[in-house]
Amino acid sequence: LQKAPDVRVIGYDVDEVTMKIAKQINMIEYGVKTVQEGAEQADVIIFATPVSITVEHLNTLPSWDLKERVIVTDTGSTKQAVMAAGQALRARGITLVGGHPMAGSHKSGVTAAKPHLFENAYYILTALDEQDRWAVDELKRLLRYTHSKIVEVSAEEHDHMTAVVSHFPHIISASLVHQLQQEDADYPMAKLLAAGGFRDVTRIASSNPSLWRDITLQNRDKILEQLTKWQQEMERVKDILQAGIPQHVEQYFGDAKKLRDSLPFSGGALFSTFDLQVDIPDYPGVISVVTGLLADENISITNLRIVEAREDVYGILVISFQTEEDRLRAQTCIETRAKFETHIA
Ligand SMILES: NC(=O)c1ccc[n+]([C@@H]2O[C@H](COP(=O)([O-])OP(=O)(O)OC[C@H]3O[C@@H](n4cnc5c(N)ncnc54)[C@H](O)[C@@H]3O)[C@@H](O)[C@H]2O)c1
Ligand SMILES: O=C(O)C(=O)C[C@]1(C(=O)O)C=C[C@@H](O)C=C1
Repeated sequence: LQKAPDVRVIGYDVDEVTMKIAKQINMIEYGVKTVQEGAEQADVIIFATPVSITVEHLNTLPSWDLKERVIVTDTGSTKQAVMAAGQALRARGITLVGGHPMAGSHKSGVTAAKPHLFENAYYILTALDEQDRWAVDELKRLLRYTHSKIVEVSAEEHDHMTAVVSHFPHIISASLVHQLQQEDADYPMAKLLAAGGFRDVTRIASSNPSLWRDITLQNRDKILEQLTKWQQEMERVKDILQAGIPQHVEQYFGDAKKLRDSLPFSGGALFSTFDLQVDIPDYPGVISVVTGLLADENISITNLRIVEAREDVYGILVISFQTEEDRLRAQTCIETRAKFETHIA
């Protein structure tokens, strides 16, 4: 566990097996018998429960004997419902700052946790207003050890943006799987042909259904807005296809590729990689010079691409590594041995 030295983690989970494993892997120092028992001992309470359960717990908090300056936070994927509960808590003298680490996967449960899960990921905090600055500052101090990038936005902005980049994509992913299912009676072979493309675009359809039921219901309005925009986008692409003008079809893909290739993905250490940009001179075989040096020093790479062929003689080679350590070793290796300039974005 990545945590401040002065922190002790007490845990509660409704599932006994989860409690046992959490203790075994030292995720928690000790477990308690009820959420109330844990909350009453805590200086900071973190709810990492499904969002509907979090709201239920928040509504119960005022009836518990909490510490006077307790800070309450959560990790939930939606923020407006939680912050509405936070407004009610404020009236009862309890401070809530919403939290959401933008990292994770389709996997669930305590065994899916990783010490470096939040590294490089955005960790969003939503406070009611400036009155809770002290609590935001304290959470930032505690969360520093996750090595995430902490940002603050309003709950409304949060729910809009996560609808765009997280919640609505889950709907599309699930819908593609349903579409495959509808084809199954007439084309049972289709599912056998599903390869990398289908797998990549539907990985998140394997997420926990009840978790996503809660998220989509809490952020239903924002997701429905995105659904309407998606239908408009589908009409646009339908028109392009029906017109059948090759340049327009290519441009549709080209514009999307350009934007997608430029996105600064930051999904945390689970699926994210550590990129190193290398300014390489434009001569044949230059890439194999770089990969050869890295192989010579036993540094594994996970991906390699040219992001930009610039007007001048240089191009930018982006090499991805699994760990920060590999990236730093590679940087030293390339700069000292190949004398190419490198950058970390
Ligand atoms: N999975 C992700 O990628 C991801 C990423 C960021 C945020 N989140 C959010 O974090 C929260 C947790 O998600 P997760 O993926 O860790 O889910 P998870 O299923 O792995 O963990 C949730 C835990 O809550 C426990 N739980 C359920 N009801 C409970 C109750 N009444 N009292 C106590 N514990 C209870 C479950 O037993 C489970 O161990 C959710 O709000 C989710 O929206 C998930
Ligand atoms: O990568 C995945 O499987 C996820 O769904 C992770 C993901 C996301 O959409 O990016 C899902 C929900 C969270 O609130 C944050 C992260």
